[in-house]
Amino acid sequence: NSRSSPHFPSGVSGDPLDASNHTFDYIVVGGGLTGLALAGRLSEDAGTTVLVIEAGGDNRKDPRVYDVYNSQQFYGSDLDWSWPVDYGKTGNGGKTLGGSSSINGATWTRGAAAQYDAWSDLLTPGERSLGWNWSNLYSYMKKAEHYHPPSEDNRRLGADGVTSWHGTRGPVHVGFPEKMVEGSQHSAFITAIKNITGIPHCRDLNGGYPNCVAFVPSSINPEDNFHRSSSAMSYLTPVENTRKNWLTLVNSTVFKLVWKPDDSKTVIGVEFLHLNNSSTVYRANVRKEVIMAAGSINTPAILQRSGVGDPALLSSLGISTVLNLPTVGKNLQEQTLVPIFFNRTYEMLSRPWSNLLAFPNLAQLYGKNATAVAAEIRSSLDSWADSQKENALSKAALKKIYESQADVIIRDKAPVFEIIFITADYIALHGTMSWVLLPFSRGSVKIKTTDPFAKPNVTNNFFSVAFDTEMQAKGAKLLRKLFNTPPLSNLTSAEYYPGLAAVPDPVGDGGSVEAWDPWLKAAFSSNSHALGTCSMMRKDLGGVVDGRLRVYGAKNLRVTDASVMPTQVSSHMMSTLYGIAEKLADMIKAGL
Ligand SMILES: Cc1cc2nc3c(=O)[nH]c(=O)nc-3n(C[C@H](O)[C@H](O)[C@H](O)COP(=O)(O)OP(=O)(O)OC[C@H]3O[C@@H](n4cnc5c(N)ncnc54)[C@H](O)[C@@H]3O)c2cc1C
Repeated sequence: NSRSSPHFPSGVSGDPLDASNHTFDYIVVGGGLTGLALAGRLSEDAGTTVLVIEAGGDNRKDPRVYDVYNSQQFYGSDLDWSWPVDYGKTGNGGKTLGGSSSINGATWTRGAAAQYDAWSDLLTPGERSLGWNWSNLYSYMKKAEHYHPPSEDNRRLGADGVTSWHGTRGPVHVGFPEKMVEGSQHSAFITAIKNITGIPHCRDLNGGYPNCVAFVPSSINPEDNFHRSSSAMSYLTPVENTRKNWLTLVNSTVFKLVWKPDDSKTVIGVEFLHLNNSSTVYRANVRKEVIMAAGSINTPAILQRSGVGDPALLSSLGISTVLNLPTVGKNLQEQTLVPIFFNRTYEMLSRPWSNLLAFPNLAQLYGKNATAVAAEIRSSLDSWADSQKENALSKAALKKIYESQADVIIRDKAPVFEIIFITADYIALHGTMSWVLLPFSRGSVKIKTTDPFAKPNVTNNFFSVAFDTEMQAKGAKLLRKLFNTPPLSNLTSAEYYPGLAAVPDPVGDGGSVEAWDPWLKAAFSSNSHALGTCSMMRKDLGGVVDGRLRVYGAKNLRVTDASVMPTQVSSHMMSTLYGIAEKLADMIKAGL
């Protein structure tokens, strides 16, 4: 019994023997955003032993990790999972302690209240009291958060915030950069977008109503040189030397779960390998539960290797089915990130950084055509569900999910498009990164072999519902208009990317959807917001986990990472995911 051992290993270790053949109360698979948040909370009880197994290394002292401004260096590096995906693109994810929270863009936002409430509608009536709604999840998002209001200088340069909309005593530091951008371009962006869409400028969009244009904070720590506040720095670093019941094993790839050799569907351990190439298989044993936190791409892959998934896929690879759950890896939802840039007419200081975002809803994006577009959405759900059913449980199940998504868009007026204003100091451009927030296209993750180091097939089916392409083109047209509208136009010269040669605009309406289509499909990147591959939904809708995040049919197996989110919310992911991990920790502690 590891608890009675005076030499129970704790802290961060790279030695597989520290976990091999030991028994832990909980094993968390993946030491990323949700994995470390969950383990941090579970290990608060000194009588509970927790093992986290992380494939990547401990890179907390690497400037590519702690300096958010340098996070671009992560792409394609040893810290990046770099999954090949459809359209010849790459899916990115952090392969390091803290997972993607250690390498991401650090933008801190939350979705619209109605979107979280809609998750409850996808559960059984009996599970609706579990609190998968805005008010309950918001309390957990706040529990994770240590907000630092903007400084005087931040305020001078446009930042604002409503402190009561944030948590102030949690582990994840959230604040504004030390130096923000000087000049009038940000206020020009706000004025121009307000004038052409009617979107309001709000003080803070983290209170459940993100349908506005606002400066947003980042997961950085003003008390630590404005360095990144990842899940590793926030949940692990402060306690790693004192919490003797928590071991985090790095450089160790989980291969598969070990099932009890009876029919009880009980997980008794986890098999893992050291580094990226070894063939020695180690095993750690679990007393209570295993919680999957390997992210939206690798969690379904590990489950499939463990016999949890679609029997047709599993048997084709010689894997016996332990749990027949055909939607493991399905319902994958990912967004399409599109850069549009213009030459700018002003100078910029080096290294300032401001995060100014706009989240228009359908009416603000489409203007007078919005009513017709809403009707088009409603009347198309049946055919879209038919076209995407291979990546869901069935057409009927997907149609129900789409109806909920359409309600959120049309009835609740949730933002449908995100625009980030970018001014770069290294090149004389300004412009935007933008994406469709709530795509209808659905994809899948499927293992190709039983090799633990082989990357799965990730097919997002980007743009496979033509409406997703149309909306991305509509957004691009709006951006052309925006940069040609005063006062932003006074700071802008010619369009740089794509440019009128690549996407012509003969009648001055921003260009046709047909003209944008091929360029968008060549220029976009995968937006690193993948989710849904082990969705928390009723089984008849294609859910993989229930409202307690338990894998259907398994005795002691849960999932806490982004794969449980059944639909996108109009936001970046982090705050929501910390909330999910915090909530699950409380459920487990309460014996739920
Ligand atoms: C480039 C990029 C930019 C982003 N920008 C933002 C942003 O600005 N704001 C925002 O809110 N969100 C952003 N996100 C999204 C956000 O970071 C992720 O959604 C979030 O981190 C997902 O949390 P997770 O726990 O599901 O997975 P992760 O945080 O990715 O953690 C999964 C962990 O599991 C490990 N793992 C995987 N397979 C195995 C295995 N077989 N064995 C052991 N360990 C394994 C991984 O190495 C990783 O550490 C970004 C993501 C990326 C990739």
